Amino acid sequence: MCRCGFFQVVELEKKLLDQTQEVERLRSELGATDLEKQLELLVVENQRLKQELKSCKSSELLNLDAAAETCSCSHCPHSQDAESLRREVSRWEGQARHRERRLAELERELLEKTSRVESLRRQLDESTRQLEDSRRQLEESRRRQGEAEHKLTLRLQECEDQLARQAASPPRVKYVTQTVEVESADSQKALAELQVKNAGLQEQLSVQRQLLRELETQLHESQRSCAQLRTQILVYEGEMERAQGQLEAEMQNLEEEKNRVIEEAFIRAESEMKAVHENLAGVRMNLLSLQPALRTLTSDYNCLKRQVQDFPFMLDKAITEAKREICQVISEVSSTNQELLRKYKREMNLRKKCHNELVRLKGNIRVFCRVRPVSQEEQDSADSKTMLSFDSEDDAILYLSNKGKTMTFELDKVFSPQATQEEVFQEVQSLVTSCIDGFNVCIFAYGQTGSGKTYTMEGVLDDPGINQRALRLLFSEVTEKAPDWDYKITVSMVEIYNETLRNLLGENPTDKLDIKMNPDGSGQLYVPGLTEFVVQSPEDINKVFELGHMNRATACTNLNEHSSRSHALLIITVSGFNASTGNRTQGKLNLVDLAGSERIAKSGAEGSRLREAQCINKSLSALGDVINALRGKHSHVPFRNSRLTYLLQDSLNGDSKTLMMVQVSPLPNNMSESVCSLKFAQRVRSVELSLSSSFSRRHENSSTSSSPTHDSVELDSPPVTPVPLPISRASSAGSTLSSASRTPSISRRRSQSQLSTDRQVDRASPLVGDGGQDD
Ligand SMILES: Nc1ncnc2c1ncn2[C@@H]1O[C@H](COP(=O)(O)OP(=O)(O)OP(=O)(O)O)[C@@H](O)[C@H]1O
Repeated sequence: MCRCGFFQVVELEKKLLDQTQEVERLRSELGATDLEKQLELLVVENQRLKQELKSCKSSELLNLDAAAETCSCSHCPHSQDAESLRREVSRWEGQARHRERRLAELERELLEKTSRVESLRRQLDESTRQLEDSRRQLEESRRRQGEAEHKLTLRLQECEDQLARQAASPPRVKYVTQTVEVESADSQKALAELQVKNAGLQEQLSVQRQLLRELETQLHESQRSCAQLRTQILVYEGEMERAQGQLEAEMQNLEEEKNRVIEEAFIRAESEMKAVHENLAGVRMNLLSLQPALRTLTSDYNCLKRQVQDFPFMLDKAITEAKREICQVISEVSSTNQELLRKYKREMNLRKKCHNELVRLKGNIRVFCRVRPVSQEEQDSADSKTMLSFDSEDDAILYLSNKGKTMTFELDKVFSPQATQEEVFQEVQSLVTSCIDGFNVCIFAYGQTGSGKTYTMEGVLDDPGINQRALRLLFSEVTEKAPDWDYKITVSMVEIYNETLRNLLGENPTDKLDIKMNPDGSGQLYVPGLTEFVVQSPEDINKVFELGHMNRATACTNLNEHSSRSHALLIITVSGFNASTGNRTQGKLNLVDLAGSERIAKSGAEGSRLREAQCINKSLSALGDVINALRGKHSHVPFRNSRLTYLLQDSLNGDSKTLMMVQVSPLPNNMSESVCSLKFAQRVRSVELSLSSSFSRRHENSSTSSSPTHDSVELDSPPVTPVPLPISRASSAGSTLSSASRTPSISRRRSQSQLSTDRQVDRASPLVGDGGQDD
């Protein structure tokens, strides 16, 4: 049994030795496999290539850089090649850095695996040490067992010898006993001694036997511990085998992994090296091909260097030359500019003159007539038969049948009831735009109450009249001129009621306003306290109109009635400044919705209504007188006879343009008022405003004013001239148009001045105060 355990221990030792040798072999293999050698070779080769690349780069690129620096001119033919080479080299550098990183990774992996192998080796050492300890313990126990066995064997031998000796002695004792019996007391004493000795031996024998039993127990114990140790050894062996199996498997895996990684790295490195070699070959080729380019560059550089040396002198010369040329060109351009500016100014003046002439040819005072349509309610009533008819060939003729007679009225334009607001405005817009050029313009809506004055001037919400359309047109025109001209458009709204001026855009519309001469000596009139709104967009226009309406409504109890008995004025001032020419213009557009022109006798008014009617008639009569005086080129024009004419003084005077829109009702009931209105219109039409004063007088650089040189006069005490009412003094019938004068309007307007003279001679339609017959 003990021998068997010993053999096992020996066998284990042998296995351990084999394992150690195997581990050593693996370790040595791990240090120098073929793949590792290849890898090392690759690393060395890579290092060498890197060195070579670096040296190439440092030498050739330094040359190139130097060449590029010296020939850094943008037009150098080889700078692009050098640049592309530099880019390629930097790309290779990047690749080399990438490969270095990859190698470092592989080295790291290798280190990790080596450390794992190291730890396995340490585990193996530990197992070996444990096995050694077990072996030593086993040897110790075996030695002790041997000693104990030896001792026991010796003791057993001794005991057996003694027993043998004892066995051999009994006959002698028997003999002694017999001797004692037979022989002497000495013998008996010796016998007793021998018996004692025998008893001692017996005792010793039992002690030896006891010892033997103990030794046998110890032997059993030793055998048992030996069996335990053997079991333990078996367990250790199993563990060893398992550990060895694991170690082998691990080693195998590691080996495979290492080989695979190294192989992969090798393949990659090989392909990369191949690519690097190819690139390097390409670089070498490029470098070779660049050599002549470099030589050319060097010669170019030398050439350029010489040029650069000469450059300051040449530059100075060129700069002087260029300066001289630029000065020449500048002076040429500036003279051309001056010439162009002069031409531009001349053209502008010409254009204005042409426009003015056009307007003048159309007539400085134009009279249009608009016949309003019969409303639905009026159509239902019995008295709806219209007495007015139109000439299909001439849009300036209106026929009126009254009491069996047909009267013919010739005006500048007659709008039938079907005429739209847009059509009406089309005819008016040339006057509106002339205000941008610095002319003063007046557009009056004249006619009896309910004839459509407000409709024509203000219009309705979805179909606005002249007021809103004019402002919108002015906006679009000044916007078109915006790059050259800077325009400002201001708006005021005034009401004249019972010869009292009210500010419709002011905070307190019931306050009375005054008209005064401007203290700046310009001779212009102005209204202190009159609110002027600067309008910058079409949206502002709506706000202004809303405010005006609101204020007009708050100042009276019945707006409809009130509006019939008051004049409403929308005053638009357009001021322009041309920064390039320094020219300034200022034109005024007065859009007047006059009070109803019906006669007092017919209205049968009394008290306040009578005063209202008198005031209206007074102002309308004053308007007629002013136009009459202007036509007759009278030295005195009675502007101050009414607030209306006084306020509009500078817009009626001189080269101002006036449009009278006579509104007529088509109903037979209103026929007599219609006749009066049309007669008044015809008389006004025969007036031509003086052209003696030029429009340029209103330009800022003019020294005189277009307004008459009246001193500041308060209208509270106007010069009372007995002015007959225009209507009451109107002729009883309109002139009957001769066949010659009933030509279409276009041909007639072409010979406007001739016709004007004809009219004055042929027609009995003089203006108010000009000898006309009373109604
Ligand atoms: N051309 C037209 N087309 C359609 N309706 C019109 C036209 N002219 C006038 N009207 C209508 O006739 C009526 C009277 O017109 P409006 O109020 O303009 O007259 P008016 O002369 O201004 O009167 P007042 O002197 O009382 O202010 C209104 O209802 C208006 O809408």
